[in-house]
Amino acid sequence: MGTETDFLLAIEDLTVSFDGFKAVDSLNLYIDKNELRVVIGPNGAGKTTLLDLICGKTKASSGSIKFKNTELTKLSEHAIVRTGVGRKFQTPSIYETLTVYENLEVSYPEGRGVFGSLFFKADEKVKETVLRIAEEIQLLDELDTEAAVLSHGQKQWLEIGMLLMQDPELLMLDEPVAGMSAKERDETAELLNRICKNRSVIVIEHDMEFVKKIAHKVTVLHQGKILAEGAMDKVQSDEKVVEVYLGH
Ligand SMILES: Nc1ncnc2c1ncn2[C@@H]1O[C@H](COP(=O)(O)OP(=O)(O)OP(=O)(O)O)[C@@H](O)[C@H]1O
Repeated sequence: MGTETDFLLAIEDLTVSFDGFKAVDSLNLYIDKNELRVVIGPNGAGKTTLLDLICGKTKASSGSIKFKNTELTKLSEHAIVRTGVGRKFQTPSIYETLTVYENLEVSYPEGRGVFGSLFFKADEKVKETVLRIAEEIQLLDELDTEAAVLSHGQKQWLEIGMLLMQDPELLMLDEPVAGMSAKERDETAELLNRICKNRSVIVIEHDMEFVKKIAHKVTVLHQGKILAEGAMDKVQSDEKVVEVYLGH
């Protein structure tokens, strides 16, 4: 039994040990609805492990992760996806030989059966969704393009689009602008600012110029614990943060 929370995501006392080493250590983290949170911190701080814990890829040693008041630590990865959590990994997992349209289409969640015999309606709904998402990720002009020939940035956007097809209420992105050009970074910032209008987003990122453009709040992790948290300018001028991370 726990108390009900208004936070979309409420993480309390979360710990994971690998052979006695605590990669995440008694962590408390609260994410609002429609919040875009950026998690920063030095290498090995536990950032990726935190996302692994939320999406169920890694099991917690102790503590609680409540998403819409549902306890996630007891659920399988698939069950967690079905509650509305989407995760993008650093390496894209798009289908290179399929077109942009097809990549989005195959990402439409299962359960088209709910339309019963109205297959035509179901197909229309899928098409409508594909077009809406393609526009959001700025690939409307590339619908028939084979994914293999897209630019690096476009591939990353396509993968974000594939996640958006499932309409997750929480989207988690691990270093989304790594390897992108300056222009692609700007466009990705705009994309994320649009996306978080109707969902929450957690981004792990090292590029501080990019972080400034997107973060509502920043959480600084260090040795599995929160070193600082708050608005970007406050965190940036925090002496502890400068010492362990930004000063390097
Ligand atoms: N499955 C695992 N088994 C053992 N140790 C692990 C495992 N996963 C992560 N770790 C360790 O936990 C620590 C935190 O790793 P994590 O990848 O979460 O850091 P990070 O903040 O994402 O770093 P980076 O910025 O380099 O990606 C590291 O010391 C790592 O070696």
